[in-house]
Amino acid sequence: METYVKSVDLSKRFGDYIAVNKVNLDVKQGEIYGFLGPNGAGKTTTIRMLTGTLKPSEGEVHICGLPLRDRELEIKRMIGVIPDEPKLYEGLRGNEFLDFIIGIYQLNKDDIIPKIEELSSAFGVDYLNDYIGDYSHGMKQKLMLISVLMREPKVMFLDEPTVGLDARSARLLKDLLTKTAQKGSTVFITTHVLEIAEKMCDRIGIINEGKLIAEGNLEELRLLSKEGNTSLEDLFLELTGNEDVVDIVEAL
Ligand SMILES: Nc1ncnc2c1ncn2[C@@H]1O[C@H](COP(=O)(O)OP(=O)(O)OP(=O)(O)O)[C@@H](O)[C@H]1O
Repeated sequence: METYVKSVDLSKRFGDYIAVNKVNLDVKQGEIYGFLGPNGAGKTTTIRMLTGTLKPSEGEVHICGLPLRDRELEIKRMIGVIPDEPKLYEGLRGNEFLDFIIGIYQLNKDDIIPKIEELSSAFGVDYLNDYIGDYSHGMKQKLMLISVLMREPKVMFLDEPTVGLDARSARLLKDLLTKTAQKGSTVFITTHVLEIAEKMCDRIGIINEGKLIAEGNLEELRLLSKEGNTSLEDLFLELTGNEDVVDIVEAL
C-alpha cells in the first residue's frame, strides 16, 4: 500500500522548548492511525505541521507522495482537517458556510447536495438555517464534520473529533470513519478516548514529551509492556510514565 502520511524527523521548537522532536511517521492508504499522548505531548502541534498550518522547525512532510513544502495547495485539496477547536465564521448560517466550502473547493453542487442531506440527516443536523454563532460546541463540530466528510478527502486529520459529540453522534462518526478507510482513505486521529483507539485504529502511535515512543497495533504495543499490561489504558499509562494515578488517589 502507498504511504499517504509521511514525516521525516519532524520537529517544532517554540523558543527553547521542543514541542515535537524528530517524529517519523509512515501511515498507509486505507489505514486508521490513532495518535495518542498525554496533555501537552505534541499531538496538535504535529497535526498542524502535517496539514500545513504550522511550519516545522525541521523535517519533511509528504502527503500522498507529494512534498508539503512545494505542493501545499494541491495537498490541501486532497485532505480534510477537523481541528481541536474549529474556528467557524459565527456570522454565517450553517448552509452559507457549506456553500463557502463548495465554492473554495470548486465542488460540484449536484454531487455534494445529496451528500450534505445524507450526512445532515444522519447526524441529526436540522439547524443549517441558523447562525453558527448560536451553535453549541457539538453542533459546530457536526457542521465541521459534514463539511469535511462531504468532500471525501484522501486523508482526514481529526484532532479530538468526539469532544462535544453525544454518544450517538460519536458512534456514527466512528462507523463513518471506518467506512471511509475501507473505501481507501487514510484517517489520522488523535483522541483521549482510548476505547476509540482500541476499537477503531489499525495502528497506534504514542507521543510523549514530543517524541514518538511507541507504535504498532495493540498486539505489538502489548509486547512493549514490561509489566504485562494488556489493556490500552494500562499500556498507555505505563509507556508514558503516568502510572502513579493509583498512588495519587490513595494519597488524597
Ligand atoms: N504556539 C505555541 N507557542 C508556544 N508553545 C506552544 C505553542 N503551541 C503549543 N505549544 C506547547 O507545545 C506543547 C505541545 O502542545 P500540543 O498542543 O501539541 O499538545 P497536545 O498533545 O495536543 O495536548 P492536549 O492533549 O492537551 O491537546 C505544549 O507544551 C504547548 O504548551
